Amino acid sequence: MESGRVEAKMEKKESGGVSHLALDIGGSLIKMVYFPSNSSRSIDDQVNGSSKDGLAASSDDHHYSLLNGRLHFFKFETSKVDDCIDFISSELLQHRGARDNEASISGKNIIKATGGGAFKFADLFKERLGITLDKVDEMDCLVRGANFLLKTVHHEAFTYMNGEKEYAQIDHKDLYPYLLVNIGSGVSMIKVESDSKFERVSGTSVGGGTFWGLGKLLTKCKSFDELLELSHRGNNRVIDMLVGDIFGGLDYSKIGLTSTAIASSFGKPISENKELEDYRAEDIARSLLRMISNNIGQIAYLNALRFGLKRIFFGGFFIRGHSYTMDTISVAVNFWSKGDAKAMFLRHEGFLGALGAFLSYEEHDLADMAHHMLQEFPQSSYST
Ligand SMILES: Nc1ncnc2c1ncn2[C@@H]1O[C@H](COP(=O)(O)OP(=O)(O)O)[C@@H](O)[C@H]1O
Ligand SMILES: CC(C)(COP(=O)(O)O)[C@@H](O)C(=O)NCCC(=O)O
Repeated sequence: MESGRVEAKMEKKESGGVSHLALDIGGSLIKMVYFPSNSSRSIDDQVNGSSKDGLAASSDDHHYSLLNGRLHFFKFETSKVDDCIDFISSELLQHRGARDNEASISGKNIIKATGGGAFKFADLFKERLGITLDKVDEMDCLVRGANFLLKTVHHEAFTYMNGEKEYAQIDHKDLYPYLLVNIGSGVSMIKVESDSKFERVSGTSVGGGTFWGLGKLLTKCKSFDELLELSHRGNNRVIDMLVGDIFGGLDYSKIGLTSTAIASSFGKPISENKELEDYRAEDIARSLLRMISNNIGQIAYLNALRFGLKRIFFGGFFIRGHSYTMDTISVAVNFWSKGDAKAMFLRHEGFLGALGAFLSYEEHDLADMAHHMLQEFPQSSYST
């Protein structure tokens, strides 16, 4: 019996295990947030610093973690869902019943899960781990995660312009309304009006999956990080058709376009007798990143304008704290709004949904616990 396999693993080790675990299984990545049950110290001990070395990064590039019993954040590629299941099985499902709150996972074998994969992989989790995925709506989770972070984590949101990061002071009483733009595989835009009132007002299929998918085909990169790294070194002007290319080096000042503005993304090759191989992968990656970031920034602004929203928060793993991505989005919002609207980014960008699912466990102390942990270690998802 499959669940027997889980029991065997649970009994394998004397320590370890997990009390609350939540998953966000998206089109590209599985995000996991959990609280390990192997810390015997109280939350106060942890927060008040009995272990200041607790913030630690794993050398494994697909996870970030806060060690010593604090909130752990991991990610896996969705195409490697078996790795995620193996990880839960071998690392987390241990030590049955030592503490009451372990019932959430090891007793009842139910975990909160959001994202399309909570539906797609429900049978697989049941079959391989004996675990039932308790599905929580993706938009609910994104909003819950974002509201929680913006209200409780000091320096969660920041602006980014010309390489300068500036932390935003968010007045809790003045948080709403705002536009939440989650750039995952695709993009969702959600107008958030209060803790419980929100509406998904728009979206676009040209998102992080488009960047990674097209980038993989055009540059033969083997990983997302490699593609981002390439884009660092590229020059988009080799690929994009600029206003100056069309106007013989001149600005089109009557409509506010400088000669260096992009007139047509990826437009340059149409007038050059070159093959794909004649272009540098770096330049292609740069143009692609710019095209997609700029487009999302523009659509986000138009939606903010539609509803009179001044603040736009961008989340999702597409961003990856990458300076060029954030700069491009900020410039787009600034340009189209004539400086009226602001793009802001979140330190826990990719974990909004997973955190929202984690917070949907109906235990009051869970939000407090997460609050303390993230207050003390807000850098958690940026430690690698
Ligand atoms: N290690 C990675 N592997 C694949 N995609 C990544 C990685 N890091 C960042 N990304 C980007 O993040 C996007 C997924 O973001 P995410 O918020 O996790 O969305 P989803 O819920 O759709 O998986 C990918 O489409 C890609 O653009
Ligand atoms: C369908 C989705 C909500 C799934 O979320 P994801 O896995 O991309 O994070 C998202 O991909 C999306 O909003 N796509 C854009 C679809 C559209 O509005 O055209």
